[in-house]
Amino acid sequence: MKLFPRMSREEATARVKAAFDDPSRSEHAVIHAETGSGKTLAFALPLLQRLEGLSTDGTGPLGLVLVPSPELCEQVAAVLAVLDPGCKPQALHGSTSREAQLALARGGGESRVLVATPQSLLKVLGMPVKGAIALLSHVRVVAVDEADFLLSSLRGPVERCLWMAGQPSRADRQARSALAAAAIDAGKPIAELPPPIPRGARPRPVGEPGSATGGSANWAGGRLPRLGRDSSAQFLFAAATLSDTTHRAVGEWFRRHFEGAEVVRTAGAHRAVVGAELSTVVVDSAAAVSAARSAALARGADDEEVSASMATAAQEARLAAVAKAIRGDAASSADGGGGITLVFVNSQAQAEATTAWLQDRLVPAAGAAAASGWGDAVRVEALHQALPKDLRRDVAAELVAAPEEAAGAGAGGSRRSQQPLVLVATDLAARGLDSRSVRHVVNAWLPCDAATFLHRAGRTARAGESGRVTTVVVDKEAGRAAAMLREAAQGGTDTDAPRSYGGGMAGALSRRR
Ligand SMILES: Nc1ncnc2c1ncn2[C@@H]1O[C@H](COP(=O)(O)OP(=O)(O)OP(=O)(O)O)[C@@H](O)[C@H]1O
Repeated sequence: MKLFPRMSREEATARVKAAFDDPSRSEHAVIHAETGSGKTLAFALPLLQRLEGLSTDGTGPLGLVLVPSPELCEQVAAVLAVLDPGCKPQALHGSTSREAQLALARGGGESRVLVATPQSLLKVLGMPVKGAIALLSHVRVVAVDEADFLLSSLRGPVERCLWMAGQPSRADRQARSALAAAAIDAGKPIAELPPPIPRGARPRPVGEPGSATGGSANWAGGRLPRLGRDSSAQFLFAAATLSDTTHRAVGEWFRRHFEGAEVVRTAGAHRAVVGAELSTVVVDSAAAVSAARSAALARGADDEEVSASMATAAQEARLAAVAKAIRGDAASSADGGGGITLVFVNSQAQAEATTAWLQDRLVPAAGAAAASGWGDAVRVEALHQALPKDLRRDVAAELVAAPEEAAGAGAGGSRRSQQPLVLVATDLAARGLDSRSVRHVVNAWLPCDAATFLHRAGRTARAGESGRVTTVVVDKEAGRAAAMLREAAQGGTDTDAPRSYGGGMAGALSRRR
C-alpha cells in the first residue's frame, strides 16, 4: 500500500490550500505526520496564504519559520522561494554573513519571511545596532518545524523567539498613545479612542508543569511554551515524532490557548513509513574481542592496552558488518551505481574514524581490484558539525539534490551520476533533510532514542518511495534495538490508537479532529 498518493506539486498545493481555505478552520495548528509526508508544504502554504497582500516596509518579517539546523534552514527557504518568489525568504543561521545579520537587525529589507535557527535569531535580536528595530513585532505567522526537538533541546531560545513574535513594539505603543492624545485634544468621546495596547507584554503563565495533562508528561518532557500576552501571531507547529502522551498534552495546550486550534495527526505519525524495510544485524564480536585480548596479554600489554585492543577489535567487527551491508547495496543496485547510502554514527569522532575506515575498505587504491562491488566508483564522505563551513554546505547540498539534478550538469552533479556515494553523518543529517537519492540508511551505532531512530530512518523512503534501513548492533544492544524497531512499527508509546486519516498530509488536513 502506498501511504502517500503521488501527485504533482500543483495538485498538492491546491489540495492543501483548499483544506486551509475553509473559513471555519482554526488558524493555529499542530501538524503531526510521519517523515517525508510533506509537512513543509503543510505549514508553508497557510503561512504564505496569511501573508498574501501584506508588505513589510522594511520593518521586519511577517512570517517566521524556526528550524534546528543551517541545512534545514536553507532547504525550507528554498521551498518557500519556489512556492512564492515574492516572499523573498531569508535564511538566517550560523553561516549567515555579518553584513546580512546587520541588515536584518535593521529590518531585513524586502524579505517577508525569515527562516532561522533560534540561536542565530536571538543573536541578531541582541545586536547593538544603530537603527535596530523590534524585528519580530510585525510577525503574523510563526511556524516551528521539528517542534518536538526545538521545544526540548532548544527550548529556552525558542520560547524567547515565540514570546517576541507579534508583540507590539514600544514604537507601536507610543504611536497608539499619540493617536489617543490627539483624539482627546480634538474632543472625541472616550468610546471612539483607539484601544490602548496593554503595557508590559510579559509572558503569560501558561502550561505549568504537568497542567495540560494532569500528569508529569507534557511537551517533550518539559514545560509547555509560553507566548507573549499581546501576540496576535498565528502558530503552526510541525513534528514527525510525538509520543501519544505528548501529542495529547500538546493538543490540549493548543486548544486551551487558541480557540478551535487544529491538531492534525496522520495514521503514520511517530512511525517508520511503510515504504521503509527495517532490519537489524547483530554483530558477534565475542571471538574477535577474545582473540585481541589473548594477543595483547601474550605480548605483555598492560591493562589499558588490553582494553584498547579489545575495543578496537569490537569496533572492527562492527564496521565490517557496516561495510558488508553497504556492499549489499552494490549487489542489489540494478543500474550498478548512483544513489546514496547514508551511514549514521553518534559523534564527530566516530564520523571521521568510520569515514576513514570505509574509505580504506570500499574505495580501491589506484590499480587495485575494486573492493566494493561498485567498481572503482564509490566515494565515501563525512558530514558533521566540525567540517569547514564550505565543505559542510557542499556535502549537504549533494545529499538533498534531486536525483535528476545530481545526474545533470555541474561538477558535483556529474560526479554523482557515475559515483555512488556513502555518506557518514552525525544526527545533523537525521532531521528534516529531504533527499530523494537515499536508498539505504545504515545505523552504524544505535541512536540515543526511538525518535532519533525514526528521523534517521525517515531520510529514505520519502514521499511514498521505498528504501532500506539496516541497524548494526552488538549483542548487548540488541534489546534496545528491538524496542526501537517495535516503536517504529507500532507508533506512539500509549494505548490510545492514533486516529486513522490515511491519504498522507493533504488528506489529513482536509479532515478536522
Ligand atoms: N502531495 C505530494 N505529492 C508528491 N510529493 C510531495 C507531495 N507533498 C510533498 N511532496 C514531496 O515530499 C517530500 C517530503 O516532504 P517534506 O520534506 O515536507 O517532508 P516532511 O514531512 O517535512 O518530512 P520530515 O519529517 O522528514 O522533515 C518533498 O520532496 C516534497 O516535495
